[in-house]
Amino acid sequence: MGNVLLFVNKLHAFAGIKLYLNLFCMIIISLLDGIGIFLLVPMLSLIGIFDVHIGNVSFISIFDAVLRTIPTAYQLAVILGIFILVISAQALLQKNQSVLDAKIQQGFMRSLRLDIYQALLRANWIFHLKRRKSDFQHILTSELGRVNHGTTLFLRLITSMTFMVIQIGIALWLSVKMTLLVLLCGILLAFISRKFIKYSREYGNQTTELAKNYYAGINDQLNGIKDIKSNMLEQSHISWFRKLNHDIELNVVEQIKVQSNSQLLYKTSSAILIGLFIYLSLEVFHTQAGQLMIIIILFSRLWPRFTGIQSNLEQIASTLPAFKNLVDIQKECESAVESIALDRTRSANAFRVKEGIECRDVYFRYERSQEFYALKNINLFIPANRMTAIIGKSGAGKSTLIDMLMGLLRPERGEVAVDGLPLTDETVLLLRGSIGYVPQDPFLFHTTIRENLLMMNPGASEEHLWDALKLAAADEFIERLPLGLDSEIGDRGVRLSGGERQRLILARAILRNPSILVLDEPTSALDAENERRIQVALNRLKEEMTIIVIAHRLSTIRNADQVLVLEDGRIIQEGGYQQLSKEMNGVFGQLLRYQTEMNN
Ligand SMILES: Nc1ncnc2c1ncn2[C@@H]1O[C@H](COP(=O)(O)OP(=O)(O)OP(=O)(O)O)[C@@H](O)[C@H]1O
Repeated sequence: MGNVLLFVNKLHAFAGIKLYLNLFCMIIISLLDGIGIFLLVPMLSLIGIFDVHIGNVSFISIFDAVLRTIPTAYQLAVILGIFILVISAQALLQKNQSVLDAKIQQGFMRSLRLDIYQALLRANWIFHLKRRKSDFQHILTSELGRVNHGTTLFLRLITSMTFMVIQIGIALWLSVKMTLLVLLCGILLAFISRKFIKYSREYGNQTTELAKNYYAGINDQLNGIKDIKSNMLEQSHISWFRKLNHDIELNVVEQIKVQSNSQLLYKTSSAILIGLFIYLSLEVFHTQAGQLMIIIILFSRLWPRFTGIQSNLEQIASTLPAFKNLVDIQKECESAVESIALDRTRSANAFRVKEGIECRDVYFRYERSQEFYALKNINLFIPANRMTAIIGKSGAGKSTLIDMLMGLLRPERGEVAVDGLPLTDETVLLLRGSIGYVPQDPFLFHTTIRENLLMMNPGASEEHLWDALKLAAADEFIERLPLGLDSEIGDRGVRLSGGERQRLILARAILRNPSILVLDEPTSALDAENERRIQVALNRLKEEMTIIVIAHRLSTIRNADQVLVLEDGRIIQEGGYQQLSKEMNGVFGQLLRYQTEMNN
């Protein structure tokens, strides 16, 4: 029930007055509908086409009096004219109401989609580390689709209910006893049908879980397709896929069974009820034939509304879990929101680091509930316009430290400062606006090389692009491509080699002219010749940028001004490259010896 109220509140907050306008249109449409159809019979009877006794139904008596002032020859034309007028007005209003309905619904979906997407982008890095990406894809596509369907059903439900209330009003006017009898039966049936709504909600929950697993599985498997093929894992993955699809099929069939069972109940009971109703009207209440005819027409239109409302409620119940999922993820994002003003542009925030970045007694844990610290007692200073290298064994904490220096992670204890300013919501923004980041697993968009570059700096000239490519040692391979900068690079840059992708990403970062250039393993996929070119490039860049680089290959950082050696989350050695290489017993010296032996 809480979720229904939340949904109604959100819809109301979005649509406001439009929702009432929509409701008002519906009331007028249903009144016109009632008048158009239900007056046809008594009107025709008035002019003697049907010999039905209307009795003392007051509004028809008034109509009768007005009609008698018109010459008999024109009565039929006037009656049919009014009928056509009423139905046309209703159709016109219906047309506008449908458009208004669509505007409310689509606008509501747009606002939900935007809210969730913004919340996702505003959530901090820790939140993203803990969640499956496929869950977000699932929510932004399939779950939003279900909520969209739920909104259509909800608006349809309001229409049906409005129609029903008005038609009940007209029916009460015609016969209180008969109407109350039918209403009582309707309420009884709705009470019996509660279990159908409960089952629908349960199957809706199952749909959410199944769809979540479907998205996660598909995502993982398509990302790992090379592993699957090279390790011949196709059969086990196909079995998983088959089983999940079987469950999805069962879930849908079960939902349809619930809905068709409830429809069966409603249809059979309506036949029984109408039979009983006619019998009671004629034999017990001795209702006049004219009134009985009006009531039969009225209820033949009213009863399907009951059935429709029941079916709507069941379908809404099955889509509610999707809405709950959406609300839950939004709440989670909001509780992990970064309070920095993301709506500001990067250029508005860019600044140049003058002195450097400092960490004072920094401690960090990914899970506060566990004792393990990924960073412990980190004290360091990264001087501006110098190259600082971070090295250490796998799992030593290098990436965590880089994320801390970029302001993506915040220390649990201690503090990070830029040019002496401790990182706050405002200074994090300054810091991020001045960073160019080259990740270990570079991401490129499925478009041309030129567009991939221009995404980072839309105003860059051709000369500017080639300068950046030369600096990153990416110019030669691009020159060799038949379409040069206009070559398409495929999904995530699949048409380029790992090394080519890495150099292109480096060029892209350089193109932004960042104050701080952060590189996570920039040469891991390069041969000796290209590694040397990157070394030269970094050497040149460090005069105007602060370079922070993680490298497993120590040859890459030969020109580093400062090397930080990490082990188990602590800095265990620091100093210049040459100085550390002379400390033969230190971890750096050992690593250096090991790598030199490997290369010989
Ligand atoms: N998202 C996470 N949640 C929990 N623990 C994590 C997470 N990311 C890293 N860790 C843990 O923190 C420690 C440091 O990891 P980190 O990725 O910083 O190491 P690294 O030196 O960069 O390793 P590599 O060279 O293999 O990339 C490791 O023990 C790792 O298991």
